[in-house]
Order: sequence, then structure tokens, then C-alpha cells
Amino acid sequence: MSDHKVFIVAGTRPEAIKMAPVYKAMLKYDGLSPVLISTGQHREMLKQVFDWFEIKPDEDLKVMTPNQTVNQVLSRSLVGLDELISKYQPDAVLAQGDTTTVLAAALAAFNNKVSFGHVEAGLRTHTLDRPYPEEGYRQMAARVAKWHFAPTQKSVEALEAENLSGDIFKVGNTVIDALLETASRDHPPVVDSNGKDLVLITGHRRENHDKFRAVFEAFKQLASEYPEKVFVYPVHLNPNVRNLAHEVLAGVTNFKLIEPVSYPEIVSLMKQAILILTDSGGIQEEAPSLKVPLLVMRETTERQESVDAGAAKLIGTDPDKIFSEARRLLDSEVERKKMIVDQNPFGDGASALRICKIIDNSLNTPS
Ligand SMILES: CC(=O)N[C@@H]1[C@@H](OP(=O)(O)OP(=O)(O)OC[C@H]2O[C@@H](n3ccc(=O)[nH]c3=O)[C@H](O)[C@@H]2O)O[C@H](CO)[C@@H](O)[C@@H]1O
Repeated sequence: MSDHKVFIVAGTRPEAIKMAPVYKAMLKYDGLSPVLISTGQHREMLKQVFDWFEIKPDEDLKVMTPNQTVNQVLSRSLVGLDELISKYQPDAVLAQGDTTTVLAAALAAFNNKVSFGHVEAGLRTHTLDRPYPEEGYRQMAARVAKWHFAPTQKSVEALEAENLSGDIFKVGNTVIDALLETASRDHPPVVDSNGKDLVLITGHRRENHDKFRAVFEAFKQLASEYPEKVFVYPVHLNPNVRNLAHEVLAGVTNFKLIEPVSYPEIVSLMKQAILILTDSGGIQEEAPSLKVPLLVMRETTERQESVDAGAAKLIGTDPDKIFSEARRLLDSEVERKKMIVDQNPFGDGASALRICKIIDNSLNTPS
């Protein structure tokens, strides 16, 4: 019997990180033959990730051109994927998360009557504009999915409540596969902290942009309160974030504003840190595995599992709260240790293989 062909579509850095393990597991899996497709939504950052995992897209749609609307990106992705579906005739299409790339992959598959598998299914805030457009895209992708690969029980329950078509499977989050592989490979330290404690900060979310000035002032105050600690912030490429970060924080000697770092570098920084302050989704999933306490600078999260497990605390973006919560943890190793968990609620590093088995089984079962 010939192999079943499966498209694996990725467009942004987090999607590449989370789909690399699926692609690699599928390459080794008897009976499945993956085709890696990049839409190129985050061109540079995608290449860095693919290089680290030593994989190369079979096709690159290069959808980004300057000043496009979201609908232009969507329609270019759709048309590009349409052509590739007629070229390869895949048996299934997989995409991860909630970007324009994911919506395009789901729709392109649906319109060609090809089975669609949604990886990281069932994340919900239940508020369509929080975050916008991601919450809407997740819900739309779920409507046409044949396989919902949910990372946790909470996401399984969210999907069950929506009376969707398709089958729901709890498989864990593939980001833990990527993380554990990366953490097991040696990488030199990114920042020499001279033996001092390191606090890692990341912040880029659009929903937080208008709060960043006050948030950055809180970071400045923290850095002056703790001159013996080193604060490291790899600043996102978005010019709104960059300019403001440099305006408020450049010149603070123990606060290092650095360029966005590669995946092994952020993993190395997370391992080195005694505390992380972030608004990133992926880092909320990863930090519990690295046993680093996490303060989440968002009002709501679709990744409540790390909060429920006690590994993270949701603190919003109020500068006084950021300052006081960070101080509470920086002042007390006991408080920090309370946030270390034995098991990461997001997965165990074997999610990609589970996905391969389910797809193989399903494609070999007559409907
Ligand atoms: C609404 C929402 O929740 N949306 C999420 C958001 O993803 P996010 O918030 O997780 O995005 P980031 O924080 O950029 O990336 C995270 C990954 O990148 C690594 N990293 C980070 C900094 C760095 O300097 N170098 C790195 O390598 C890091 O360890 C982690 O694995 O957007 C995605 C679509 O773009 C969505 O699919 C995803 O749901």
C-alpha cells in the first residue's frame, strides 16, 4: 500500500516550533509521507526555526508583501494552497493554532474535500476579539476539522461543548516535544550574567501595546530596586514595541535589551532564569517543564492550565501589580519554589507520535 500524503502547513515562528516535531515524527513513520509547506508569514523567524530542527520546507508560498491587508494574505495563502493540493493530491492537511495561515489551510482543505487536522485545538477565551483575530480563527478552523488534536483535558472539554463534527483527541502540546529536544541539545549561554540571578522578560502582544509605556516603567523601577540582578528582554521586531522599549529602558545598566533570539537561545535563557515575566502563549506552556516560575502579563489567558497547576500567575498589566508580584518572588526562594511543578500540564514530549498514529489509523479505516 502506498504512503498517505499529509500536508504540514506553518506560517509563523510558533507554528514552525510546534509543527517541526510532527513533521520529523511523520518522516520516520511507516505509511505516512509529510509535505512541509511554509506560507512565509514570518519569513526570517521561520527560517531560524527550520534550520535549528534541520528541516526544510518542500514548498514556500512566500505570501508576504508590504502593506497587505489580512484578507490579501488569506487569499494568497488560499490560492497557493489550492495549487499545491492539486499538485500533490494529499490525503490530509494539518495546521497548528490560530493564524491566517491556519484559517487558509483549514478552508483550502475543506473546499477540496481533504481531511483537515487541527493541532492545538480547543484553546478558547470565548470572546471573539480576545485575542483578535486568533480566537475567531481557532473557532472557524474547528468547524471544518476532522481531527481535533487537543493539548489538555480543558481544551477537550471546550471542544466537546461546541458540538463539532470530527473526532477529539487529547494528545498534549507538541511544543513540549520541541522544547525537550531543544533543551537536551547543548547551547552556549546567550547572556553572561557573571553568576548573577537572571530575570527573563518577553512582551509583544498587540492587546498590550497601549499599556507598554507604563509596563516598561515598572521594569525600570524593578531593575533599580534589584541592581544585583540582570534583566534580559529580547525585544520583538514590531517597531511600536521596539521604539518604546529603547526609549524607556536603554541606559539602565542591569537591563539588557537584546534582539529577538533563536529558539535554542530562548530555551537557554529560560533555563538560566530564576523568574520569567511574559505575555507570550508558548512560554506559558514551556516554562513549567523548565521549572521556572512565571508571571503572565495578560488579563485573561487561554492557557489557564499552568495557572491552575500553580506554575504561573496571571497578573495583568497594571504596573504596580507587576512590580509587587515580581518583588514577592524575587525576595523569596521559598515563594519561587512553591511554583515548581512535577508535571507540565501541557504535555510529556510524545504528542507528535500520538498525532501520527491517530492519522495513520484513521486514514486506514474505511469510512
Ligand atoms: C493568541 C495567542 O495566544 N497566540 C499565540 C501567539 O504565540 P506566542 O504568544 O506563543 O508567540 P511568541 O511568544 O512570539 O512565540 C512563542 C514561541 O517562540 C519562542 N521564542 C520566543 C521569543 C524569542 O525571542 N525567541 C523564541 O524562539 C518561545 O519559546 C515560544 O516557543 O501567536 C501565535 C501565532 O503567531 C499563535 O499561534 C499562538 O496561539
